[in-house]
Amino acid sequence: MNTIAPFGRPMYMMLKPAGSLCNLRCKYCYYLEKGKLYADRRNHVITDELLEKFIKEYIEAQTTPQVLFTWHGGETLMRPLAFYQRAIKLQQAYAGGRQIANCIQTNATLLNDAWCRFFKENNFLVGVSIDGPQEFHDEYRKTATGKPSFRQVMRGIDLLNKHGVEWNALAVVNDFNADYPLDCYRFFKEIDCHYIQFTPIVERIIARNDGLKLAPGMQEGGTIAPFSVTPEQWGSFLCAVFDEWVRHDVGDYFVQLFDATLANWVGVPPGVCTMAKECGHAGVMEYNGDVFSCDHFVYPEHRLGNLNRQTIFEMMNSEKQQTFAQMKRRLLPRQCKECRFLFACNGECPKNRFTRDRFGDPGLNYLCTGYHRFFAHVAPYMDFMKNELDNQRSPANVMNQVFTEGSTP
Ligand SMILES: C[S@@+](CC[C@H](N)C(=O)[O-])C[C@H]1O[C@@H](n2cnc3c(N)ncnc32)[C@H](O)[C@@H]1O
Ligand code: SF4
Ligand code: SF4
Ligand code: SF4
Repeated sequence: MNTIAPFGRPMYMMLKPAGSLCNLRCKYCYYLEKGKLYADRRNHVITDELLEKFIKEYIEAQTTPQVLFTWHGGETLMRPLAFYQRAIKLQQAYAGGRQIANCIQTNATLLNDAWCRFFKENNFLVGVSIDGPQEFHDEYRKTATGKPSFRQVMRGIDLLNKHGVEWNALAVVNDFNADYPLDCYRFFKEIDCHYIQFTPIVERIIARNDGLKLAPGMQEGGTIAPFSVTPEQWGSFLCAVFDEWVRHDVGDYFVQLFDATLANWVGVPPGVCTMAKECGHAGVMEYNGDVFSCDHFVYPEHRLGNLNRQTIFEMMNSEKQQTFAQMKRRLLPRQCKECRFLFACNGECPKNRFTRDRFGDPGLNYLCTGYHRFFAHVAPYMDFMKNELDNQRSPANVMNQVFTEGSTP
């Protein structure tokens, strides 16, 4: 099964068909403020002409028979169903024998029967943002008028289930829910969600002259935003969820970071950019054709060009994008280079790398101590699962084992 943000090679381009427009105002959202980049324009939605150009070129730019479209936002359902129906027709018209797949990320509050029917008929994978049980979700995921959104999200999930639409959950881990790892994880099991992606919230407030308030990664400075998870919280959260998962849920529930960690342990691509050695093969296109290096680097200084003037191939293979892609590995600080878990962590996402390491080198991940604790904690289990896989046995056998930290099976 795909996840919403696999971004293993080859080349991907997320599309923002309604820019940063959204019916919610989640307090921690990194994307809402991107509308300020286009403050002088009125309509922040992609035109029919540009959509057609994108679909045609995106398909042609692929080097594999499969083509994955990722619809993202802002809120993707701020565009009408007719927009996506047209997109499907265009995909079919330009497919040229390739297999087309679609995934869409949504806050799920605007779902109805018609949307779900459409997703089912066209085989969409739907990523639903939900931050755990009601009290955690509603802490930050509110409407423009400050109303909670949990009930609407659950209504949306019920509709997806009713129509048999494939969906998975994206949950951010912030300063609040981070202290309740088991409540969060068990909630997803209770609602029968078998694919879960936990993403840490790490944002900094900084002064910029383009209207944006959140700082880009790899650049020092700014103040940690209060909704961010601390490195200690992140480490504890991951260890607690892992302990439950490794005893009861291996092979049944899939937590993206655990799968990626095992992949790196075994030596196969982790399937998620944050844990890969290099990244930069997943760009993002804004509603007006502007293309950026990554969804978390939508800043003027990381703009690669515009689809009206350059091709997708040119932008994604440009020197600027190659430099971005290599940055993750090239700018690793000494502490990472000497770390025994470098093979598993790879410094994680450059977005979160803005602190100094113990040698004074820049580019250390803010969450380093949390990740280090997590990798040390899971190492014996990962060793065991690797051994099972090496011997053509199921890694799920790990559920019968008991290890203490640092022990080797
Ligand atoms: C920006 S939203 C866009 C799609 C849609 N509106 C939604 O909420 O699913 C994509 C994902 O990013 C997550 N997200 C928002 N702000 C974040 C941040 N500061 N750091 C990490 N993830 C964040 C959201 O919770 C959501 O799962
Ligand atoms: S629903 Fe998505 S785009 Fe909208 S504010 Fe929340 S995280 Fe941001
Ligand atoms: S910067 Fe982070 S999110 Fe963007 S592609 Fe690289 S690892 Fe992935
Ligand atoms: S755990 Fe810390 S030191 Fe080790 S690779 Fe990750 S960020 Fe670098």
